[in-house]
Amino acid sequence: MTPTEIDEVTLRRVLDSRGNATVEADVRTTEGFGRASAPSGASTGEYEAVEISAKRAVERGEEAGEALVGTDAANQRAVDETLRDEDGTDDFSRIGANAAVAISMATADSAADALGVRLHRHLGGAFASSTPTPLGNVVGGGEHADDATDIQEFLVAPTGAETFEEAVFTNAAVHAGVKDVLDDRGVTAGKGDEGAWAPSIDDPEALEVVAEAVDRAADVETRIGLDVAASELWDDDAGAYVYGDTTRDTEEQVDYVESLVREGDLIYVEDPLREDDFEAFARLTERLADTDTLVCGDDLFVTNVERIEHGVAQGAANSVLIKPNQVGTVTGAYEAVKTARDAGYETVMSHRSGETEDATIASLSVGFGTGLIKTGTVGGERTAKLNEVIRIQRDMER
Ligand SMILES: O=C(O)[C@@H](CO)OP(=O)(O)O
Ligand SMILES: [Mg+2]
Repeated sequence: MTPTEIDEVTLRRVLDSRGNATVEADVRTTEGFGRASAPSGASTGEYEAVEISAKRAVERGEEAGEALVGTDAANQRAVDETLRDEDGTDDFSRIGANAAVAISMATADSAADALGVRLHRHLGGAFASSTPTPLGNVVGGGEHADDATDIQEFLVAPTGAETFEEAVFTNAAVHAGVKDVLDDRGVTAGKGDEGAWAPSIDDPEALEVVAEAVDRAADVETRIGLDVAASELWDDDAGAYVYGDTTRDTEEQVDYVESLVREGDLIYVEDPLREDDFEAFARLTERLADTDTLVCGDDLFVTNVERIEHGVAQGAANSVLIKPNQVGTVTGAYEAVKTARDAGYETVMSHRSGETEDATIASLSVGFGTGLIKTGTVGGERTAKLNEVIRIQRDMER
């Protein structure tokens, strides 16, 4: 009997940050215990693994969990293969990507516990030694808030910060700074799903506000990024991206994003084009080749090795967003990171707009060595991840 042999897998419904039901999994091994829960997207990519109702995911996930009893939780690849076999589809639509990712992450957690090592160390080994740069969402709209910006996320990245801790406090200061700038302009704002301010202003003004907040509140060099979430703006009938009264065809969209990047000296632009347009992604990436801007694919790649390989072959984007629940397993997320990295693409570990207090992505980010982590700025379900990376960083310094 090994300390990491799985005894029991239990699932339950718990609340997520939007008040929706999501799935939490507990995995008990001979000498360990692990727990994880599934996040949930609002602007989901068409090619993501499929989330099913939490109730059904609990039932079917528990059945699938029975097949894991007696197997070794430390053998993540074998565990995730068993989950795939039990599911029997290629998109987890039977047991649910939500059940799969919760079980997969809880298994890793239980193995680390049984082995007496931290999760990032269990996953990344002796070379898991760097912390990511946090991308903090400070203004947002799109699918994450009504009557706010068309672009989904206005992000900040403290590229001049020396430590992760300094970086997250910088992001928090900019988030507070945005509120001050909005107050000065007489603009009221609630918060969107990810804790970013959701004012009813247009995208150019939002960029101005964030730039001003950075000037006022950041003590270290801090650059701005965007998640355009362009698939949500695309209108098939119009054959164009629709921003309020303005429409842009694909060529105009490429020009527009290029101008935003150059004028704002942006460090990051995610999903600037719709999820099927690898070709336009490649054109924009080429146009920005003289900059240090990360052109990132989220809905484009959906953490899927085949789609990443397809993009690499065409030169589409130069970085990949990694969302474990888009692929359904820890192994799948690892393979996506590896495929991206082998091609020279940067990687960004990411939360979803619907989250729980689960902090697993913090350990996945450090364990897999992603260059960045996108996980919000404020709010308990966001700070859970940020604070966990701070703890890991402090542990590494000891
Ligand atoms: O588009 C995104 O990158 C995510 C997270 O910010 O949003 P959602 O989880 O709604 O897909
Ligand atoms: Mg996105």
